[in-house]
Amino acid sequence: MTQHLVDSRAPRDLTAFIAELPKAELHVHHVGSASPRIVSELAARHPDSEVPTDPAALVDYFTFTDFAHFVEVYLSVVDLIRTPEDVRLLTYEVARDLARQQVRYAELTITPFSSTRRGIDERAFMDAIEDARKAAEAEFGTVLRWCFDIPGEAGLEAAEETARLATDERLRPEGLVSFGLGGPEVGVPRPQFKPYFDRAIAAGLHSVPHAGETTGPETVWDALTHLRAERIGHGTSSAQDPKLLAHLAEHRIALEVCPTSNIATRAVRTLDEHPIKEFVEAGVVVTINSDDPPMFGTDLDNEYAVAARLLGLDERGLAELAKNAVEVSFLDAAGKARIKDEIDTYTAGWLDR
Ligand SMILES: Nc1ncnc2c1ncn2[C@@H]1O[C@H](CCC(=O)c2cccc(C(=O)O)c2)[C@@H](O)[C@H]1O
Ligand SMILES: [Zn+2]
Repeated sequence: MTQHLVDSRAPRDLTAFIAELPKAELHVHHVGSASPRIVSELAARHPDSEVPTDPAALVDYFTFTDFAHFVEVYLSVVDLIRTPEDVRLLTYEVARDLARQQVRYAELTITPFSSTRRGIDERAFMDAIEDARKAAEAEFGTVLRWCFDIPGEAGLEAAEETARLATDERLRPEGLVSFGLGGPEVGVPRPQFKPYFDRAIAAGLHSVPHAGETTGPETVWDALTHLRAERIGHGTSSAQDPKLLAHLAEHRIALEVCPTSNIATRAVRTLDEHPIKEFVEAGVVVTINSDDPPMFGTDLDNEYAVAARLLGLDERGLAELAKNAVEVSFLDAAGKARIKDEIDTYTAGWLDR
């Protein structure tokens, strides 16, 4: 896994620029953000778990043969989160890791079904994430928002539960802005989730399903048509369909691109074959994200370095990418303006040195 990080490193001066660049992260999973430090702490609380605690062993454990293997390992980490205090710790510590990378705003994808079906009380779950969100904003200055996603493979029972948790006025957390769909795509057609997305959208949530990560462009069309997607998680296979690319560009439907993830799950063979450049050339709004960073041996800074290399970007180009993410985020207009100004001021100062 660390190989991705070493091979993709941008020139040294760009790496330093990226490290301090204010950023927004739009596609990062809650459990998938558990760093070796957080995993060790959780595993110490629950010593019967099969997840290794030694960071070196974790690198091997987080080496995937394919997407199905990734989900299997992912669920073993989900099994480490058993109490509301585990949920709070994970959320708060993930925010600390984001803040270290100058992430000012993040939409964290949370799968509440995975926790409630494992017996965590739903009210206590919501309180735990909200408590961590408020503490993180006050202490680290990072604003968190939530995307609740349906784990597609878990079936319509999971869809129903996720829609209920996202739309019940008594439960719905203040930080919730969007509704998603994750997990495997093969054998999990998107149209069946339409009624659940309809309910979420009617309740004021934005639609951001994963699509075209592990199946073809028809899945992206399904996400647009049936789930009324406003952004697409990955959308990698869109590159195979010029009409789809034109549609995404025309309607400013952004792709949440996570390059290293696509290699780690074997969705794309090598970074050099990643279609990110085709997206940009077709005029599609591209955002750079990290997905499940410790599991993929990456972080958001490294994903920006990868993008700089694949797209041939300089500091200004990287600043534009960072502003894309802010622009298509679900933050309010004043919040967007503040972060974009900060990006501009930082970039101008850097180039004037
Ligand atoms: N790159 C990714 N692409 C897609 N998804 C990704 C990605 N990274 C992380 N995920 C997450 O994986 C979960 C998968 C969980 C799942 O399928 C499942 C199936 C059956 C039972 C249960 C359970 O909890 O009992 C869960 C999704 O909810 C999603 O949030
Ligand atoms: Zn994802």
